[in-house]
Amino acid sequence: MRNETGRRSAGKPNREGGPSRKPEWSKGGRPSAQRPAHSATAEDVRAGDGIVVTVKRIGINGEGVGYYKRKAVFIEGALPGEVVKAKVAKVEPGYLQADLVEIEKKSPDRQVPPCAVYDSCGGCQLQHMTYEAQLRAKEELVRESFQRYAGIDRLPLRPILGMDDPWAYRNKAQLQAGRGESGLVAGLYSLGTRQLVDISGCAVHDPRLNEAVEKTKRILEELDIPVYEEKKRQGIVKTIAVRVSRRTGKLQLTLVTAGDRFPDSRRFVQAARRELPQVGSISHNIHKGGSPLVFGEKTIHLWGEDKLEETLGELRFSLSPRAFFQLNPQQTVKLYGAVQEAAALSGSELVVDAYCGTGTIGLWLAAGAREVRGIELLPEAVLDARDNARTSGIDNARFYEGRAEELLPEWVRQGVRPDVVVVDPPRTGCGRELLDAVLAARPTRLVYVSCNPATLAKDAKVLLAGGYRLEWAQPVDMFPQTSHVECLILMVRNEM
Ligand SMILES: C[S@@+](CC[C@H](N)C(=O)[O-])C[C@H]1O[C@@H](n2cnc3c(N)ncnc32)[C@H](O)[C@@H]1O
Repeated sequence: MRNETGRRSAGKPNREGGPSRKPEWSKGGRPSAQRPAHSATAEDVRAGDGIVVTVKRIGINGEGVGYYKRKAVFIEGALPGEVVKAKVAKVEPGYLQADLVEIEKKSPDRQVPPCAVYDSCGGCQLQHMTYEAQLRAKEELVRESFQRYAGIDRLPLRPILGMDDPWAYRNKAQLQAGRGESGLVAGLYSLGTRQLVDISGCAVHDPRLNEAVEKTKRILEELDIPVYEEKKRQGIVKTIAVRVSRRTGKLQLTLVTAGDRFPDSRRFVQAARRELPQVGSISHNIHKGGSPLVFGEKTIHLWGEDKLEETLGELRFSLSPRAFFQLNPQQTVKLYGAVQEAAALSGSELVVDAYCGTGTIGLWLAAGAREVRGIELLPEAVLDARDNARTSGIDNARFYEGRAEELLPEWVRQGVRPDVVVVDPPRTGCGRELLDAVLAARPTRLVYVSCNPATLAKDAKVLLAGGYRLEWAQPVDMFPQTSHVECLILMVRNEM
């Protein structure tokens, strides 16, 4: 979600005031006037130094990346092609982190960020860049990751699939609740701080979510239901989560609380039903402790349907509050279309869909396959996947609860030999055990869907060494305005 560099407003001096001493602006090839020329290496740079940097590319967190005396410099808010003055904020052995002070040469790709809280929110990282430039930068990110982590200089990269209208695409809002000066706040923490930024009217949310969050805030205020305050360890509501179905327009509202106690839940449900006519289900999830995950393990259904009905293409899906579902349905259809092309099914194949969530990819492929087997860790998502197969009338797909890195090796030991394996793991990538199991299973095709090009490239390197070749890579822009890139690759087993 947030990068760790701490974003500064594009082109503005940093908001924490100027450096304690006036910076000497030093270009990469020129030593600072304060130090003798012979010591002018990147190792001599100190926090507070002023440097002039030509920005080369966008980094994985959306920062501009340039070089100062051959050391990488990460400058939030700077764009490729720009020459900027920056103040060194952090000196690390392998890189520098600097705050943008002034743009000497501006990129034609720079635009005024449309969102009022872009500067402080941190949910988006690329609103200061035109959409065309964002797409180019994302392609470059994929190319660069494969170069760096897989040693591939000429990646067979297809043009990224972008959106015609790259706004209002998110079908889910997940906002932290807290107290601000003017009352209840629901938003994200400002970068590198515990300062909660209210993001009412978020430009990448479906507007129905913004309305639902505002009304939920009002209800909580009116009923005097306190937000949870971490420092004092008191209060109730931690997070407001709302998902909207594009098919039915219904809302799935979940309040995440810090403990089991939610004494006003009945009054909350009454008010939510009155204020939010589109609400179809209301749940209460309990998240104790400090895990960074949004949801805790226990969900109590308070009112309405226990699942949200959604459609992707011809398929129908039922989603439990905690279950993963792609955030951008319009782009998901393009992504799954590319998966289908990569799988190239003829009707006789056994397909394994590892990390299958609610079974979406497996079910998308089922009509073209002999059999589909999905593996998913989250129990509710497995139940959803089974329901989804039933409601879509699919009888050749089975879904199994477990860790992909344990279940697939077990199946392989039992002699199961999938023809096609699809993996869609979390950002951390596939575990080594899973990759080894794929290599042992020897599927003809491996389709790898990933939201992290770095782990994708690292895992691809293992598969390349194990007898697979990379046929093509297809990036899909699932998260416009952010630095996130979704990408799938097709790997085909070499004939032996
Ligand atoms: C990026 S989502 C992909 C879901 C699905 N393919 C889709 O397109 O909606 C990753 C899924 O992997 C599940 N997961 C995480 N770790 C896992 C593991 N070790 N084994 C199996 N599933 C896992 C998560 O619960 C989540 O549903």
